[in-house]
Amino acid sequence: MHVLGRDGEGTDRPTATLGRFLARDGSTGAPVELDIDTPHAGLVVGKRGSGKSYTLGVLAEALAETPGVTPIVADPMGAFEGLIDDQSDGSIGDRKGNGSSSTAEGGVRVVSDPRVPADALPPRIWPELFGIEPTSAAGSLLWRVAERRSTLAEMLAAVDDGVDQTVADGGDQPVADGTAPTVADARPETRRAVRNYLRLAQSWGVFDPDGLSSETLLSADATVIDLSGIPDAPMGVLLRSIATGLYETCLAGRPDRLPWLLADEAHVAFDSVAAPALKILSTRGRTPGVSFVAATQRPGAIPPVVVSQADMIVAHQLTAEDDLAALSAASPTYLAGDVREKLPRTTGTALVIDDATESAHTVAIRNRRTSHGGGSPRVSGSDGDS
Ligand SMILES: Nc1ncnc2c1ncn2[C@@H]1O[C@H](COP(=O)(O)OP(=O)(O)OP(=O)(O)O)[C@@H](O)[C@H]1O
Repeated sequence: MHVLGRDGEGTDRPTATLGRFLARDGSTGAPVELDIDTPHAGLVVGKRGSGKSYTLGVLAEALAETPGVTPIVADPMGAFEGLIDDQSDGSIGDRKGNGSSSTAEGGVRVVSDPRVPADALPPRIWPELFGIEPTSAAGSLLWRVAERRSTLAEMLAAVDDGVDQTVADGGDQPVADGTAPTVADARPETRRAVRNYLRLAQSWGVFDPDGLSSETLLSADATVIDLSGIPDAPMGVLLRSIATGLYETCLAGRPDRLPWLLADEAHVAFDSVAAPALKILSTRGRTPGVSFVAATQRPGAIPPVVVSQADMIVAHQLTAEDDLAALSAASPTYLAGDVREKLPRTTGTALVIDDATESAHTVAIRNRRTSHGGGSPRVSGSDGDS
């Protein structure tokens, strides 16, 4: 058995079947297995329609079926709901809310309305969330309010009431010259600005004191977090909170299931407040047991350290020069020649670059067992095409 991602044999350790080796003449060979016994940092790249989400789904299916691990799929395109179709007995999905109320052990869960507690976001991140300087009057006030209040409702009330003596106790944020020491002392326009920012945050509908916890996520066989329709800023909030929560939970003690965070369209997340948390998972997540797999059509738009730290790269077809350059720059020396010439040209095939065995193979990705929700809509074949 060929297992990528581990350097020794051992048939009794869990693997995920990725597909079959693909020869130059197009014939398929032996099955290709990926190690899922130990934590990994992976990267799935490819241009639009090359099969990234499908490949991520293949991995998620295998993880969902394996005791001791649990995939948590961040799904910005709503392409992974099909995972719930045929997994387990298919009856355990929690499609209703933030998942926090579900205490069901096991099962595949789709969280269609993800929310997280406001205090999962560190106070210093609040100004960044709205693109304002933490040392500006509004940024400083926002930081202070977030530092002293744990829910969005409490933060809004503090600004609305304008009375918040506790903020005068100080915090660790930089304070601009002339910044008011309390909410009550803040200029009306500063309070108005902060109130508007907080109301915008409220309108996103992603904050809830009883929002998703890592315990809830770790109790399922698999979780799909449906992020479709959620703007980039709140999507970043959700991913940051989830990534940090999983990392900290694993640091505090090994959970029964080790989490695999699978993030589709990851270049969007890396352009949000989630970026530092995802970088930590890429670089340090394996030690406490958190695996992270980022899928992106734009490897050139994600931090180079995330590409270079990946111990497993599944590369589908790529054509944009900066994306090819990013992949080439991170390509290991054992990949003789230029990665560009080795990339497959058909959907559903990939070059798998594996650090553990220091090898690269062309692989025909296996068919999904559950339905795949990706792919572009077509006019032909629709009801209107008659
Ligand atoms: N291994 C495969 N076997 C069969 N069909 C596949 C395979 N990989 C991809 N496809 C099909 O190709 C189409 C595109 O795949 P997918 O949605 O995974 O692309 P993508 O790279 O994620 O695209 P995007 O960047 O637009 O999200 C889909 O219709 C999918 O069903």
